[in-house]
Amino acid sequence: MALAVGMRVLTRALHRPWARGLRVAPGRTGPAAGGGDGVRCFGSPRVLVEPDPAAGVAVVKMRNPPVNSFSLEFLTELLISLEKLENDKTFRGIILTSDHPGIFSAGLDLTEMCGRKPEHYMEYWKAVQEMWLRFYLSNLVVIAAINGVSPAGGCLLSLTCDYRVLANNPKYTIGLNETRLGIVAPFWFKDMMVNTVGYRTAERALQLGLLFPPAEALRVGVVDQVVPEDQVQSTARSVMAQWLAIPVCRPGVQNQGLGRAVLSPEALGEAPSCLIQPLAAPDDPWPLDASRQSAFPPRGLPACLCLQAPLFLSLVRTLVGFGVHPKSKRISS
Ligand SMILES: CCCCCCCCC/C=C/C(=O)SCCNC(=O)CCNC(=O)[C@H](O)C(C)(C)COP(=O)(O)OP(=O)(O)OC[C@H]1O[C@@H](n2cnc3c(N)ncnc32)[C@H](O)[C@@H]1OP(=O)(O)O
Repeated sequence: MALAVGMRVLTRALHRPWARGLRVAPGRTGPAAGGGDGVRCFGSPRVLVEPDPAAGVAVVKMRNPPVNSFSLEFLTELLISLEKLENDKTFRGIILTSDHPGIFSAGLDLTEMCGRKPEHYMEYWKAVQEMWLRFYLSNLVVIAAINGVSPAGGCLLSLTCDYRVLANNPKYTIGLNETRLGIVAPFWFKDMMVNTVGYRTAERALQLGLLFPPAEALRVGVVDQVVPEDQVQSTARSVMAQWLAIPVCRPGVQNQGLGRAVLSPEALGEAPSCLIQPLAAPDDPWPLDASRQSAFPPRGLPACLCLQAPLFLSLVRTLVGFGVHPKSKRISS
């Protein structure tokens, strides 16, 4: 059903004038991800897939300018590409990267979260959760080749991957910076970070909304490797080869034992709809004080967000409910 909804959104999106300029002819022939010629690239306007069938690997490039933010259309196309690759027995792994070096992803598309109808928020939030679950639970090995800045949802996406290679450029920061926007990271964002870097580091990182530059990201373990910018792809491919040498390397949550620990049996059984049930309101009223308002939105974001901040924040409280509270110095479990 999700696919049907996705196709509807995709069709709608393709008829928009601004989407046309971006369209990739499906089945375009181009250089293979592995360097050979004549392999057919496929994908959609916002997601380019460069398959290397001989290696069993596909490079998935996000190309949703200007900042690879997670619009509904983009999420839909990304999930369709993932599903296609999962259903094709040729592929055992994907390398997730940006087609726009400098920006891996700016995370959730803030314009999707203001000035829309409640149904839209539900549809959008479901799509975000589905992105998280589908990448996290994919039976493909997923390596993130992080070739740009990766805040908030961009960081979350990379945390769903089995391994993260980050380009060594001081501008390419990564982290869950939601508190800096005056919002609270949903508990499953937080859990992903806790699983990756440990409790205390995650607690501090989320409270302060830290964006780690490469050396720091490596030190705390948000990423697994930092390499010169021109070696991100080749390193990701070497790492992939290591993974694919293991006969059963990502068989799914049931057999892992380790990792995939965020998902409770309940969440697995009912996700994603169970996750969008309104949660109890926090006992603290979390007032919109001046300091939080002035931090929102960050430089360069649409002005409408300033006006919509109260609505946005009340939505956050209703749909997300809790997580790291900037004041209470706790992480909910
Ligand atoms: C319903 C559920 C409720 C519940 C919702 C609960 C959500 C909780 C979890 C939230 C998760 C998130 O991911 S929230 C998203 C957090 N993301 C961020 O904080 C990233 C903010 N962006 C940046 O820091 C920067 O833009 C950055 C990515 C570094 C690129 O910097 P640059 O200088 O290269 O480019 P900029 O000039 O800033 O931006 C270029 C253009 O892209 C736009 N832009 C930038 N980030 C954008 C974004 N996330 N969404 C939309 N548009 C964005 C800018 O407005 C500009 O638009 P024009 O002016 O028109 O050109």
